[in-house]
Amino acid sequence: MSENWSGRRLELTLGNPGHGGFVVARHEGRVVFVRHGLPGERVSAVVTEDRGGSYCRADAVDILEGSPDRIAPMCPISGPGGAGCCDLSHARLDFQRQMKSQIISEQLMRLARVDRNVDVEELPGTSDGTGWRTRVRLAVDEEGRPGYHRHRSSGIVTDLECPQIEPAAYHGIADHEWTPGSEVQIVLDGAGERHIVEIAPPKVSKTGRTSPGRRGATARRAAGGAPRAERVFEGSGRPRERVQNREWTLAATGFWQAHRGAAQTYSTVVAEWAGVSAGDTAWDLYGGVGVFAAALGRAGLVESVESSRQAVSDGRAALADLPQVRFHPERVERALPELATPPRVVVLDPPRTGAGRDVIAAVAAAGAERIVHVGCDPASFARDLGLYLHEGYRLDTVRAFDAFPLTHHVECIALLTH
Ligand SMILES: C[S@@+](CC[C@H](N)C(=O)[O-])C[C@H]1O[C@@H](n2cnc3c(N)ncnc32)[C@H](O)[C@@H]1O
Repeated sequence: MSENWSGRRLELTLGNPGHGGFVVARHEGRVVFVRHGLPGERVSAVVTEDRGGSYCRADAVDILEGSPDRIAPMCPISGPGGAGCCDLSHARLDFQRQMKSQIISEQLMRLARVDRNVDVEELPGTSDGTGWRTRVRLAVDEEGRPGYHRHRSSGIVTDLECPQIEPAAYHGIADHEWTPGSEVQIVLDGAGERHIVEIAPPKVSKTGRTSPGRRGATARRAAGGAPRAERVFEGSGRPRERVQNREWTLAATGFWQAHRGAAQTYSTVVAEWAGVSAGDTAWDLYGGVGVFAAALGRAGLVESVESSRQAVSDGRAALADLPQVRFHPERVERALPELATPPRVVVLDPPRTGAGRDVIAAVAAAGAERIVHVGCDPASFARDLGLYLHEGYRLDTVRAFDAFPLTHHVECIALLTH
């Protein structure tokens, strides 16, 4: 068995960016995934994780020869050992986008056998990469202090300085003693109001298992976990958001696109690519509160499927003037066989894990002419695209949006046609 490198210091020359917020290096025949570095740099790195496999993980702690694309980190809490989310905040914003573009192309080639260059486009309201986020969920430590998870750790950084969200989001938050183990959801809504909701710690069952703790009521129910109590601390707990001329009022812990320019931009792309007319049936799968269902509103029938009952109820209220939109509070996997009218257009916006083989096979079997697929993880997005191609679809267009500046995350949207 090879020697365990945990804690070892390595001098490395960094290669290409990898999917997940690191840069790839090689040392003594092994692959090292290095955070906090940039392609072309020479760094001294400390191995943070070595599980004996073909690769290990390391943090660049000294930059020996820096990249011209390096800047002082925009997120002061994101360095080695710090909070996990702003993993690209030490790169110029345009270079962050170049790296994401390269990663999308690589994933498309590797998982879908598609050769495409996809530029990552800026969303409105992000010119310096800060203050774009409208909602954040903080973890709470044993002493009741809120903060961000450290990278690949349950440890919490309690300095509330992440610049993804405006500083106003944090006012007074650190002064309050929160319930240990709970989470604090903060939303700065489209109407300018702040909402703060404490989500109780996950319940521990008799078998010692906890209910899932990260994604709100929808995911809890979808995963079969026990619902967690929510307590509103500020605001109504019912943010108001607008897209086009329509307003939604939804749960603060429910799903809404994190970037303030995202919902409007994606809705415009979906409407344009779907190109529905009055005689059409369209499906809006993983529909949330119906932002895309509204964009498909010119169709004669829109079937919107969403597993969160709260989101469906909020969607029905917001789209009450569109009787052609039918909401199904159901998991997509279960609802598809019940949707009687074959669609001409299907829009899918699944969670990070993607739609997967069975859903894509069922959508293809329903015979849609056009599919608009939205994905926030380039790997599952590329895998799903490969599945559509296997089902006989052709990839028409792909666009990517910098919906999560300072992080490696990126949103992709594809139009597939048959
Ligand atoms: C990325 S969000 C998209 C929501 C919506 N399209 C939007 O833009 O606001 C994914 C949604 O899928 C829902 N969801 C997750 N798994 C699901 C499943 N298996 N079936 C139906 N909905 C699901 C989540 O509750 C969430 O609202």
